[in-house]
Amino acid sequence: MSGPPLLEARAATRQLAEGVVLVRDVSLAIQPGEFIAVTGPSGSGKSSLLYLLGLLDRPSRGEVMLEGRDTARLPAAELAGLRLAKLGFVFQFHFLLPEFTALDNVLIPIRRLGRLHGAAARDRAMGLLAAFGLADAWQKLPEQLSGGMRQRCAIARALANDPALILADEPTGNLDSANAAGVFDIFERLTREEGRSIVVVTHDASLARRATRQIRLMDGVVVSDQAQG
Ligand SMILES: Nc1ncnc2c1ncn2[C@@H]1O[C@H](COP(=O)(O)OP(=O)(O)OP(=O)(O)O)[C@@H](O)[C@H]1O
Repeated sequence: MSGPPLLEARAATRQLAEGVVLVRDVSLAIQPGEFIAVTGPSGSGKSSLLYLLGLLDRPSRGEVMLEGRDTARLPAAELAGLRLAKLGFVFQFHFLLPEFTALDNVLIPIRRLGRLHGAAARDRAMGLLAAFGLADAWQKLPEQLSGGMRQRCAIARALANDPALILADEPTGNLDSANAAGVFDIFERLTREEGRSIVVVTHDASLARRATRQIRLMDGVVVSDQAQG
């Protein structure tokens, strides 16, 4: 018998106090290895949905389940621990810590989780940097990296704790087309070869077509959710 989905939203609605609905009645399940693009016009609720799925925000109604557990029932500290261990985030702006080297930026979440220490933690971080073409840049500060390198460093950081699911909000929004395609090459590899799941918000229709499933939002509602070849 197969287990529960990795992540599941059940009739999740996110409403602001003033009655503004950001996301309405969204139900979807994410399985391991899925590469999901979330598309839709500006203001349609893509980021809001990603925050719900990333457990950065809570639904006003409905549930978000991680590996079959209702996340609303988890104490805040446990939720933060699960996010750190199971989820990785990539945003449009890299949000690397400017005063830390590329290596330290990847090491910080590893140390925070506390499963790996000393040389093992460092080896993991260096391995991730090397996998994304940053082996020689480990001592550099974010400002000394190119835009593409910074985003690859942010992806390395997102993978620091070996997450099952990566959530990316317009990760190519600041990149030229070659670097943008490079980020999607990485996402393809992470899903196909490593079995991770990725949910990526993108405005770019040609990049969205590279995902294995596309979810389209309009006014906070899922208007289509389709597998694509
Ligand atoms: N805290 C808030 N207060 C008021 N309105 C908000 C708030 N957060 C989001 N919104 C509104 O909710 C709607 C959905 O926003 P969201 O950022 O999720 O959309 P999006 O599809 O990601 O947009 P974009 O493509 O422009 O980034 C928008 O109309 C936005 O202006």
